Formats: sequence, structure tokens, C-alpha cells
Amino acid sequence: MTELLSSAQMRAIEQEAIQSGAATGLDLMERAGKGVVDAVLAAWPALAADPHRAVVLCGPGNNGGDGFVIARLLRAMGWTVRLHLFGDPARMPEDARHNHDLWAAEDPVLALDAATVFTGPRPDVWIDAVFGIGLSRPVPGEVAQVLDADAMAAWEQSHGIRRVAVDCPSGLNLDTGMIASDTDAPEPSGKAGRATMNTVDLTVTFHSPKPGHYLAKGPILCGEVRAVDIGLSDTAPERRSIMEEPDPERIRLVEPVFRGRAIEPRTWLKSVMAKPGKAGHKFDFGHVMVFAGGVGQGGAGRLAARAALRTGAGLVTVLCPPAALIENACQLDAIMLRALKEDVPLDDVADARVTGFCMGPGMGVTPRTRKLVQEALARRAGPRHRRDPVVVLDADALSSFAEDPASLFPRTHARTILTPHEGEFERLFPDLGSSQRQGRSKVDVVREAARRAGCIILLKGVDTVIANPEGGASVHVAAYGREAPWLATAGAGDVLAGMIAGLAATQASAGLLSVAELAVYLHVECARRFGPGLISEDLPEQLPQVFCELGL
Ligand SMILES: NC(=O)C1=CN([C@@H]2O[C@H](COP(=O)(O)OP(=O)(O)OC[C@H]3O[C@@H](n4cnc5c(N)ncnc54)[C@H](OP(=O)(O)O)[C@@H]3O)[C@@H](O)[C@H]2O)[C@@H](O)CC1
Ligand SMILES: [K+]
Repeated sequence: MTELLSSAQMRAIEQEAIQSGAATGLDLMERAGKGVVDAVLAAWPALAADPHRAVVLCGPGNNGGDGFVIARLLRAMGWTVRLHLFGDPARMPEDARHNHDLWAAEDPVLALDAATVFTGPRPDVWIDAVFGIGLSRPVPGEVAQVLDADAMAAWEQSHGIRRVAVDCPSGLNLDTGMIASDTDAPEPSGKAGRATMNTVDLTVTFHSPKPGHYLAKGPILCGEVRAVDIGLSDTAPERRSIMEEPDPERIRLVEPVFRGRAIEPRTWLKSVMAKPGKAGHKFDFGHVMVFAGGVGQGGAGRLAARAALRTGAGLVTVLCPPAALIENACQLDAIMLRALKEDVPLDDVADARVTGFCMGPGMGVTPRTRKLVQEALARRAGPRHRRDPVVVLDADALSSFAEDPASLFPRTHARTILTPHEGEFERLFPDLGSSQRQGRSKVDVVREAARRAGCIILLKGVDTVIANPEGGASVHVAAYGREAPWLATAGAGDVLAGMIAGLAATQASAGLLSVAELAVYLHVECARRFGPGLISEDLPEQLPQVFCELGL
């Protein structure tokens, strides 16, 4: 997993390097500027063949300082560079000021406003070095107008201009992935309100990517993200083992990368999953019970059950009300089926060998659902097992506690995972819901929710965030080449719940958060493998091929 560094962590690492004498601030800025130029030429090799034209937009801090280095390096390659500055050079930080002076000794520093920028000739490359990790408030009006998505239309064939952001598209908050919206920017038309931000083709960041590249608007705005090495070392390196739970101080990105290097996906899968390479009988790989709804309401539970079985659980049983037995029996083969009468306790049907419960999809928002959830959460490890059964709560199992979430949280435990979408999340944590976040990052609110609930929370989305009560957090994003728009389909969440239950119930030695990370990744891989036309029934059926392609 790649570790995503907050602005504060990035600053601390930079300061440590400077204070230890490993590098000066100027060294780092020079390496950052050179890293951007190298990344641009690597992305578009044709640009290296002969000199081109660039516009470089610089801001008042060190992001702007990087911009001055980039402008100087391009100039040295024979490029024609127009440089625009927002801010007062006299107030720039020392290193940025130094690079300003190097540029200004030979070439003009132009004003950064739409009239000045867009009357110049069309550039081949556009470099945005206005604000980076130091963005502290909404982007001022004159800058917002230049960065507006439509502004470039002032040039002919503006779509052919290569747009590059230094650290981030200016205005994007690198901790949250959000854009401050209460800008004082008047639109060119004079209307109040925020201009729409330009998306770039390439974002070049330093040392390590930041959460804002992956959360919320980040993936929409950043194009491709490249992190370049500027010679910083991290004193808190990644955890020793790939399946270790994340460092509570850090956020990690779910991908087959470990300690900065891409690894064979199968190494990751084998470290998290119980089944590959092990001999055993079906009870060695767990028994998952999936609760289905009443007559006509069983599809969601069946989808989850199929996903649990395909991920490797030894046995999967669907539990349903007696009236729905025939409906389910007509549709299930390898999956077992039991009726659970209204007044019968869970213990009557679930023996000590059950290692996982998947609850919620199609169950109905009812007192009976609440009761069953409470019973499942009260179950403890059987004599043959080290750990309590995993309890995956999704959909109606969550909404059944909307009136009184506080009655759920004393019962949830370390082997519980709640898998809400935004609506369900808001029902359980009204003050943390998307309408109440007010600039707090999705990671922060999911961490807070996990702490409150005392269990793992997985908040679904294009950017899925998973957190444990200790503060460990992961982000998985279906973007940057892993887009999965066909996953926005009814039942996809039920399948994910089943995948998590299936993987966790197999008695894998990895912790539940690691299991959830892998399940989210596999879920997206299944959707991508199937592609257009995907419906939820297709997802579990992709697993065998996905496992095979990932090297199992
Ligand atoms: N850390 C590292 O390891 C390395 C960092 N490097 C680079 O440094 C960048 C961080 O530099 P930075 O800290 O100077 O912040 P930056 O983004 O330039 O902005 C601060 C300035 O903008 C101003 N300002 C902010 N918002 C504003 C607004 N809305 N409207 C108006 N003004 C606003 C703010 O003013 P203030 O808030 O202080 O009033 C201040 O003047 C980082 O992104 C990377 O590119 C690399 O060189 C190498 C290694
Ligand atoms: K920038």
C-alpha cells in the first residue's frame, strides 16, 4: 500500500531533512522543479525533441517557488516561457524569493489575471504552481478566473494544451480532496459564485501522494498523479508486513504496492486470504450465514451468499423466513438453506462452527432485524476458533438502528464491520454525514465513526474509506485507470458485503481491515473485468478469472 501523507506530515518530513542537514530548502525546491520537468517530458516525449512554449503560473509561497524553478529549467532548454505571479515577491518565503530573483534577472514577471494570461500566445504546456499544500482559504477571484475550466477556450485548440499541476491543481485541498466553495471569486459574467476548476492532465507531487489526490474531487481534477522522489526519507516507514493493520497516524492507499514498490498481486492475496496453498476440508475455511428477506425479498441475500462462497468460504447458508424457503430453494444449489422462524433464536440454527454473519441486504428495516443483529453480535468464538465470528452489517441491518444508533455501538466489536453507503452512514452518524462535514475529510469522519462504534467502518463510494477504531485508515479509489462506472448498479453493495464476509470467515490470519481492503479491490476488479452491461449477478461470477489473473 502506498502511504498518503497529510500536509502536516509532509512538512514535518521536509523540516527533518533540512534540520538534519541532509538537504537545504533550496535543494528540495530545485529537485521538485526538476522532477516536474522530467515528469512532463516522460509523459509527452515529443516535447523533448525541440523547444516549445509554456505558461507558468506562480503563487506567493513555495509552490510558486517550484514554478520559478520549472520556468528557469524550461528556459534553459530553449523554451519560450511566459511567467505570471500572484502575490508580492517581497513577501515570498526565502527559497521561493531566491528563485524568483533568478528568473526576474533575465525575464519579466507578468501579472496573474485573465486579461494578461489569455492575451499571450497559446502555450503547448500550462503549469499551475499557484497553491500547493499551503492553500489556506478559497482561491481569490482573479486567480479563480484564470484557473476556470472555460477560460482556456480563449486560445484556439485549447484542448491540445498539456495541463500540469505542481503538487495539485490550485484550489484543491490536499488533505480532503475538496475545493473551498465560498470563494470571493466573481464569475467573468459578474455573477457571484465559484468558477469551475480546470482539470489537468498530469499532477506531479513530491515524495508521496497526498489524500486529496484520491478523495472527493481529487481524482476528477488531477488527471494522472505522479509522485517524484526529491531525496526525502521517511522516519516512519510502512508497516513491516503487508497484512499488518495501518499505522494509526497514516492513511494508506489500497493497491498492490508495498514499501513504495509494486508487488505481484498474488503476494498480497496470499497474505490476506486463507485458502490459497492450504489443504483442508470445508469447515477449515469457515461457515458464513447470510440472512435473506421474506418472500420476494431474497435476491440481495442470495447475491451476498454467492459472493461469500466464491471468495472461498467453506460453507455458506442462507437463512430466511419459512415462507421464503421454496423461493430460495429454487435458486440455490451449493449454498445451503435454512428457515428461521420469527420467534426462534439464532443459536438454534447457527452452531459453534459458524465463523461469519452477513446481515442486512433485503432483510427489512424491522425489530426482528434489530434482534437478529444483536444476537449475532453477542456470539463468541467456538471451541475450534481463535476469533469471534465476523459480523458484516450492511443495508437494512444498519437502517434498522437509525432511530437509536447508540443502542448498536455498545454491541459492535473488533470483528464487526459496518459497510454503509453515504445515506446509511448519515442515518447512523447524523453529525458526520456528507451534508454536515463542512470541510472535514471523509477519512476523518470515518475514523471518528469507527472510534464511536468501536468497530471497522467501510464507507462506500468511488473513494471508499475504511477505518478502524484505533485510527488506522485506508482509501480505495476506482479512478486513475481503475474506473468502474458499471459498478453503480443495484445489488453491488450486497455483493461487497458477501465478499467481505466470505474472505473474513475463512479464518484468514489477516485482520478485518486488511480483508476489507482486499474485498473492495476485488469487487472493482470484477466490475472492470466484466465491463459494460454489468449487473450484480455478474460480479461473483468474475471472481475465478480475477483470482486467476491476479496470479492465484
Ligand atoms: N513540503 C515539502 O517537502 C516541499 C514542498 N515544496 C513545495 O512547496 C509547496 C508548499 O509551499 P508553502 O507551504 O509555501 O505553501 P503554498 O502552497 O505555496 O501556499 C502558501 C502561500 O499561499 C498563500 N495562500 C494560501 N491560500 C491562499 C489563498 N486562497 N489566497 C491567497 N493566498 C493564499 C499563503 O498565504 P498565507 O495563508 O500565509 O496568508 C502563502 O503565501 C508544496 O506544495 C510544494 O509545491 C517543494 O518545493 C519541495 C518540498
Ligand atoms: K499547484
